[in-house]
Amino acid sequence: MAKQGMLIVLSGPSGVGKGTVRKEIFDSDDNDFQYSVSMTTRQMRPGEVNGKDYYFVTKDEFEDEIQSGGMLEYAKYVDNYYGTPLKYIKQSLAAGKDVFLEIEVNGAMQVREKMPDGVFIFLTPPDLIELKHRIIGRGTDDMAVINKRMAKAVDEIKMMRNYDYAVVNDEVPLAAERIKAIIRSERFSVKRVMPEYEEMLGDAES
Ligand SMILES: Nc1ncnc2c1ncn2[C@@H]1O[C@H](COP(=O)(O)OP(=O)(O)OP(=O)(O)O)[C@@H](O)[C@H]1O
Ligand SMILES: Nc1nc2c(ncn2[C@@H]2O[C@H](COP(=O)(O)O)[C@@H](O)[C@H]2O)c(=O)[nH]1
Repeated sequence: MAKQGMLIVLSGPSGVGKGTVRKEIFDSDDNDFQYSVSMTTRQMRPGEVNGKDYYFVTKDEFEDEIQSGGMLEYAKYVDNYYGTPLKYIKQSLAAGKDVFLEIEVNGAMQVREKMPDGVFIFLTPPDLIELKHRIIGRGTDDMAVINKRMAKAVDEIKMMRNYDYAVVNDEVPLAAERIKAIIRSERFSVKRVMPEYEEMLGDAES
């Protein structure tokens, strides 16, 4: 039977650079993660591709998925639903593939409840002023949406303590390297490579 894959969850406030850093990681020659494409009810932005950036669905379609148990997690974020389809995650992990999720904090905490063996990484901006510059600079949201996203960011940053790791996104290549180093180290941790040792050590301590 294939060894179960590892789940990596990257979250952090909107505009911090999760997508940019994730692309930097996925563009690496040695990348072998599977990206979990989320489902959302928000409008598609210019340049986005259905099935690659998101599965863009209606509110009714999203609510049907929730009802039928098809979501690993979901959250309402600034007037829209966002969520992680469960089937792809289950299939990939069962096939021994490592899966990468890029989601907001409420969803990440739902995943943590259901899959505590995952690796939970919080990406943080150098400061809130820089965060606002990044959201404005991206040019995808009007000022009302930007203000709603910034208002959420303060509470989201307070959630950092509930993650296994916090990484500052000051420069994209540096942030990507830090995350890759965390994942390398987690991949070869005793608890993943020799789970029976972990149990023995646990017994010895108690
Ligand atoms: N380290 C960085 N320095 C300067 N600009 C950055 C950095 N990282 C990302 N950016 C820029 O910040 C903007 C937001 O980045 P990105 O869309 O990747 O954020 P995000 O966290 O994925 O946002 P969302 O959660 O809303 O999807 C983009 O214009 C991106 O080019
Ligand atoms: N809980 C979830 N959050 C998600 C998911 N996919 C994306 N997101 C997060 O939503 C906000 C807004 O995204 P945007 O594309 O409209 O800028 C951002 O923090 C994303 O990371 C998901 O499946 N579940």
